[in-house]
Amino acid sequence: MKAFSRLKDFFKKHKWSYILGLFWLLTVDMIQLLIPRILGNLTNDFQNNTLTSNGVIKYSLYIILTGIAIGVGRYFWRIYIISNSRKLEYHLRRELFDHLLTLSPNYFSTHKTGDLMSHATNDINAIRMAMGFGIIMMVDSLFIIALSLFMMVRSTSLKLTIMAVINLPIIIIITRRFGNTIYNRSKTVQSAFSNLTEFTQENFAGIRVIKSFVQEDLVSENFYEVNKDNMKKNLELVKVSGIFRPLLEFIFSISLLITIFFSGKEVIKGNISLGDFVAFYSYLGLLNWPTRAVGRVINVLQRGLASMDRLNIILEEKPDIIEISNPIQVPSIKGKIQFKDVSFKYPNTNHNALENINFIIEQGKTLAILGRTGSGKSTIVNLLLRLYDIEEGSIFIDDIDIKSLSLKTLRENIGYVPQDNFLFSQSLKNNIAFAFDEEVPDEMIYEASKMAEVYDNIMDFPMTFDTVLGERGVTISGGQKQRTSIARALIKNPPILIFDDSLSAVDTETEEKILNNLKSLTKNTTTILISHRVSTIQSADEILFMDNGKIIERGKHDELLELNGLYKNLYDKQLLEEKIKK
Ligand SMILES: Nc1ncnc2c1ncn2[C@@H]1O[C@H](COP(=O)(O)OP(=O)(O)OP(=O)(O)O)[C@@H](O)[C@H]1O
Repeated sequence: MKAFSRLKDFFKKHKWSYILGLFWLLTVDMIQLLIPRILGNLTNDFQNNTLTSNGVIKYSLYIILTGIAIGVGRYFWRIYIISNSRKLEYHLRRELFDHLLTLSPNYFSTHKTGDLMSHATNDINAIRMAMGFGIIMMVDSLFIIALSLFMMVRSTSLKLTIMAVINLPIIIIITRRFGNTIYNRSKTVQSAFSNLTEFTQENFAGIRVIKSFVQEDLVSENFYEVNKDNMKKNLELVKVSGIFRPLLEFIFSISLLITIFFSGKEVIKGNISLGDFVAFYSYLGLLNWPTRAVGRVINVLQRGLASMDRLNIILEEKPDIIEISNPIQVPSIKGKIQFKDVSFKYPNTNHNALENINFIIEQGKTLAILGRTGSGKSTIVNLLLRLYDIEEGSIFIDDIDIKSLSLKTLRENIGYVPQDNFLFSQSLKNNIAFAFDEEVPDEMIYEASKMAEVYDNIMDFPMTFDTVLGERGVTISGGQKQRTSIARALIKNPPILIFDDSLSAVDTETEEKILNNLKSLTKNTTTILISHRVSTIQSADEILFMDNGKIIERGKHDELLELNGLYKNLYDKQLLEEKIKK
């Protein structure tokens, strides 16, 4: 139960709702326990011929009143306890989401999104069930069992009571066993169904590839397998759940049989009244649900506990990137960048992604980085943004070590156009203004998209800047996506701009226009341009040519051509390609 200590503050805050909920729950239980007694007394009055018409009205009123009281009470305990469990679910999801936002990208590269989603849904649901229905079932069943047994003994005798309930523990054991099997099989049904939906979704999303490779038959065959597996898992579940209820009913009916047989004999002998027999029989009926609930409650609490343990592991995960306690406050960043003797290895790898990197970019200058794929270009940017921390060397902005700046100051002052150009399933307007918490004037959005040469494309869409992207929204081309994410970086007007291979999906003419726009915008902006194309970067103030994590050539375009090395080689190749294309 230590696992739940994280929820201490939540329980403290909501203790009154829990107390009131439990109060109503126990009130309903006590009222329920009155019904068998009312029926018993009614039977006795019948048997003794003492029932008058007023008596009939009196008993009818009792039944109606208890019915109303039970209804009202149930409403209140649901409102208090079930609402609390929903609030708990909300609280935990929020805590988990906010916590995940603090973790570094490395955490997400080593943990599957599907697993995190399952913690956010299945585990939190299991905790909600344990802290809602789990608590209710536990209190309710124990209370009803204790009071019903007490009333049964009072109505007849201890001996008859023991005989009537002797087989009920079997129900608890069976509910536990079957409950677990049913739960496990339901999980496999869920996972088979999610395989089925995933398979269907992926194949219809990739329908063009399937058709162009003429693979319809293979896909149909694979679908047959996945569909069959789903049916098999459902049948396995039906086999157990089909036996479960009838078996419980059968065991319970043995108790009823014992009661009728032995208590009936006592009635015939005149040792107990007919009314007491009816009350006894009705109390036994009341035990039907709580005995099943005891088995279920143990399962629900166990699952809740296991889920809380799993959630605690994530919530206790510490972010890799930690801010120092008193970061240096800077009024504004100018944009000088320096890498000094930087070497870096990604976590869980054993080779250096960067080795002894040194460069300085003065404010307003442009540094270009070129090199083969996997040579370490994006790693330089990852380190500048502090998505990973270095252990060897230092990185400075305006001569301040970036580890001494707050993460907010550092990242807010960098306009970053990532390689994957990820856009959210929202309107283009919201995507471009993503960096701002408050509403941004439309003019700013238009200006940034003009700079990124995407304005005309967006104006051609029927909903222009209100066009929603994503699965059910419009899909835009790779080049339009790239330019939208350039607009998203430019609108911030940051002192440092980074383009990580961000012009690869646009033609050379548009590329030239964007670069010219940037020149006019970015007089004081320090720019890092990563590219595979020499045409993109040839006017940079310094070009780094990288290979295998090292800078192997550096200088201006002309200087590098004179070196007659790898840069010149690449330049000649690309020039030839251009000529052939033309
Ligand atoms: N998150 C990561 N974990 C482990 N290794 C990584 C990670 N990201 C990159 N690497 C490795 O680090 C090296 C440098 O990668 P990087 O992404 O910086 O190359 P790049 O020059 O930007 O390549 P590209 O031109 O294809 O974008 C590569 O060997 C790559 O496999």
